[in-house]
Amino acid sequence: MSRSPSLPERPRLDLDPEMTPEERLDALRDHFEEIVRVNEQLTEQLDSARTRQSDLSDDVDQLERENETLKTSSLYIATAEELTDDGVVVKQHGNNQEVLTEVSPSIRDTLEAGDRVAINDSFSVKQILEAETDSRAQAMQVERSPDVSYDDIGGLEEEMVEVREAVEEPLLNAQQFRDVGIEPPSGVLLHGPPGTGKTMLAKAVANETDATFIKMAGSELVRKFIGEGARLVRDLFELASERQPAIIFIDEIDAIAAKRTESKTSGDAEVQRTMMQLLSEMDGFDDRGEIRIIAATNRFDMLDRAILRPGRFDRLIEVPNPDVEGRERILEIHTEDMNLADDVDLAAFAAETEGLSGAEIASLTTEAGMFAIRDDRTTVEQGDFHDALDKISQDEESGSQPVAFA
Ligand SMILES: Nc1ncnc2c1ncn2[C@@H]1O[C@H](COP(=O)(O)OP(=O)(O)OP(=O)(O)O)[C@@H](O)[C@H]1O
Repeated sequence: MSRSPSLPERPRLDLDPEMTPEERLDALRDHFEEIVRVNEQLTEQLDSARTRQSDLSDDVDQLERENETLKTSSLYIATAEELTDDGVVVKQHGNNQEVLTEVSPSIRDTLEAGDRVAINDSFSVKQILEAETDSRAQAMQVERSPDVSYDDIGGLEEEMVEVREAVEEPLLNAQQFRDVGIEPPSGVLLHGPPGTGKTMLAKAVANETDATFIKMAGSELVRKFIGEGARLVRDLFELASERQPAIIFIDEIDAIAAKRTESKTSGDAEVQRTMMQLLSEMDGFDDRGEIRIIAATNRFDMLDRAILRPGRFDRLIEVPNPDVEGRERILEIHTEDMNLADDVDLAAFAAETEGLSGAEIASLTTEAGMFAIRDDRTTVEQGDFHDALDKISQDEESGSQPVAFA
């Protein structure tokens, strides 16, 4: 580090009592000039110290940001293979790369060979992970026969018929398919804008077939569990097999099944491995019994066509934003438990909500209720719905989030 220049000496005034008045005056003049010079020098130093201080505080800000990013950035999963005097040998999951790395004494004290650990970009061990089941539990949401029924879904009549035919029938009437001698579709892909009821459809089928609903989000798989994606996909199918009848719901499948890009970053390789595992699980799927797969995406255009081949996601069902009847039905469903004033005309209001998704309509009804509460009323009036619509449009314009879904 460069040392800052030392401060100039404070000028001293030495007046000899023997001096003549002229000599004293000269000495005082010299002293004054010296003080002015030192003052200029100090001002200059102060200016450059201020510039330096501002540069340094920029550096601090930058470092703080980097530190924040490092703290929040993804960690990679690895196994501690061997503890040596020189460090720890870790083997990264996914690519099986082995490296000798350092570990802080506090972690080293509790670390044992065989432990699963999280490592950062420079392979340094950041934490020891809990038992194997941890990431499995975190990555998957398991519900025994979820409590969503077809009646809770508004406006997707045709889509519902298709989903039921492709998923429900093979689960409930497997024998019929065998008798006719055809393979039921392996997987169904629901695609359409966000918040249109894709998850609801999958849950309702699981409910109707009394199946376990196992949900996994594609984005989480590759973002949160780097190095674990392929293993988690394997686990997912294994779990479904243990809990059959089961419906595997893979949300945001585009995160693991996007078109291949030219870039060869480790992240891409991880995504590739996860997708290959998914494809191989689906290909070996025939004799797995009562398991069906439903995937969903808002980005159909991004999907790698490999997953749409026969025997994989070969039933594509578009789930669009609701039309006016659909919107009316969704309004009815979400206001069922609300205390509506006599002036409320849901059909007329549905006509005013063109372009809104089911999720947006659901949040609109909650927002209308909030307006009634703010006004100290227990009944919700038509005006509240209009106010809610205005608010939601304004929120959208300003980019803020709508209220929580009902
Ligand atoms: N068709 C619908 N009928 C009734 N409610 C709906 C409908 N679509 C959406 N909703 C409401 O919006 C919420 C979110 O819907 P859901 O999670 O099924 O959408 P999604 O299509 O899976 O969304 P994303 O693509 O963002 O995951 C539901 O819990 C429900 O309250």
